[in-house]
Amino acid sequence: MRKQIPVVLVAGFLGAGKTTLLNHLLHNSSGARIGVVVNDFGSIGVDAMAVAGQVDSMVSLNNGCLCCAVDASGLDGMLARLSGADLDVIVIEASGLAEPRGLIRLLLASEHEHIEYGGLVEVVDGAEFTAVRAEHPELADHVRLADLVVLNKIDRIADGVRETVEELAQGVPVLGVEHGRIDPALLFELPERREEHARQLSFLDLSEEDTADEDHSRHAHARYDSVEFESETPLHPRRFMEFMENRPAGIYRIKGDVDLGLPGHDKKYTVHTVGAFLRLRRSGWAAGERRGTRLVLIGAGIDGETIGKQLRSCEEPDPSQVDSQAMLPVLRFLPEE
Ligand SMILES: Nc1nc2c(ncn2[C@@H]2O[C@H](COP(=O)(O)OP(=O)(O)OP(=O)(O)O)[C@@H](O)[C@H]2O)c(=O)[nH]1
Repeated sequence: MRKQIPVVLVAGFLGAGKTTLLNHLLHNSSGARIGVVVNDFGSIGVDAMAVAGQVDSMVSLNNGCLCCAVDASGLDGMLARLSGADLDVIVIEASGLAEPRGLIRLLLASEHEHIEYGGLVEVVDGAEFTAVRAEHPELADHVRLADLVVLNKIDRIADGVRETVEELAQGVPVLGVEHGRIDPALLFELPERREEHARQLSFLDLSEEDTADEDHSRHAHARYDSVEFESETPLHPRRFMEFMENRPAGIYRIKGDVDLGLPGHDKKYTVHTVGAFLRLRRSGWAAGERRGTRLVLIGAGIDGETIGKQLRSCEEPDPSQVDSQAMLPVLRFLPEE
């Protein structure tokens, strides 16, 4: 089965740093192929993309505003073009005033079988926050709607802004960064190997600035911690979903496979979260694949011991005793099959 390509929305008001963030993703993609939908090619260096052989994976908008440029079928057309390429992710940069709610609705309504909604990243201008909020009170709604808030320009952030944004975010993770430097792995799966494309010039190859500093990619990202959890004991579906729906603060991303072990539901459940966004997929265990749960949780200031204990308490050694009703919270997050 062909994989589905996650579509990540990057929204934010004028000048917040969306293009800067997108550029950072493109320069630090570790071989991931990123399709982009942008309003203005100029700012991300389309010439470099053409040289890198990625220009086929780009779609421009003629009237410059994503919110009014597309209805569901228009968006599908764009995504259809992009999904024809072998991409790991599609990033849509929503223009300054685009209403993210409408875009999310469009994406969720999209009937394109090869794409799936991958979450909303709201870029907030830490330097101009107070002025932007005064002019656009809807900023608060956008922050709440986001799956991950990137609080950009922390080099110029004013006192109290971080606290205010965290308060507005109401539990949505807020990641403070400079120049949009977030780790791409927070937003999408990085390919483990990509031999056939490895020799194609990447953005990194094309950028003298980056290649001049070999440590660049290691230092480029905001700091984060990663916690791994493994268990051979199945997890109780309801307890596990309670954990997932009340994830400890600071976790930006969870990925991995879960074994629930219930009779009739003994498939592999693949989990993917970006901030508050949660997606589950169900597939069969491959022949010879070791059953069990393997999760990686990524975040800032997270407490591995507590997370480990919380997940451990989801273990259920005798899943045959679990009422099948306990699967309901899981089924809610599965796509129709
Ligand atoms: N000091 C500082 N400046 C930044 C940072 N991130 C971006 N900028 C600058 O802020 C300006 C706006 O950044 P863009 O990435 O173009 O912002 P945008 O959200 O794409 O802007 P629009 O497309 O106009 O909505 C540029 O001049 C960036 O160089 C940062 O972390 N710190």
